[in-house]
Amino acid sequence: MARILIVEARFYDEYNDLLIAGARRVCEAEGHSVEVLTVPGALEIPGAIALAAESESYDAFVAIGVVIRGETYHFEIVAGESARAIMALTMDGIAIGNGILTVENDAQAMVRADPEQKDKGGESAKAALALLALQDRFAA
Ligand SMILES: Nc1c(NC[C@H](O)[C@H](O)[C@H](O)CO)[nH]c(=O)[nH]c1=O
Ligand SMILES: CC(=O)[C@@H](O)COP(=O)(O)O
Repeated sequence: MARILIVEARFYDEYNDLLIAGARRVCEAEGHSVEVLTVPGALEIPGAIALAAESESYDAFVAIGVVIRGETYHFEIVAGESARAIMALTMDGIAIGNGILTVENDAQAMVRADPEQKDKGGESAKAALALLALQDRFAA
């Protein structure tokens, strides 16, 4: 059994609930434990994962959030920098699946958050578990 930490940026409750449900479904179907940690926004997710990873209390992480484009350049910063920082953590050997939606509008968010549609929460959990399996394979 692996210990999975979902780190969510709770900007949009409805979408996050769906994304987390999808991620939980995947992890619990394989018998893994799941905890959820909430941070203010997507830009805080990488730092929270880094801190949690240092505690050595978790085996893999799923980043969950929704970034919807507004009027300013801030979308590019939040979307791009959260993804870049998460990628940097994975390159340091931390198993992370990135389930942060970066979309243009609510309709796009719903389709991707819904576990019965594109299920990006479940897909990001699968990615985290895949990296964890690689850790086990290469550590052996
Ligand atoms: N606009 C969205 C944000 N913005 C907040 C930032 O992520 C960050 O919390 C703030 O800049 C303070 O450091 N976050 C989201 O997750 N989604 C958004 O749509
Ligand atoms: C993704 C964002 O930062 C967005 O929610 C903020 O909207 P705005 O660019 O109109 O301030």
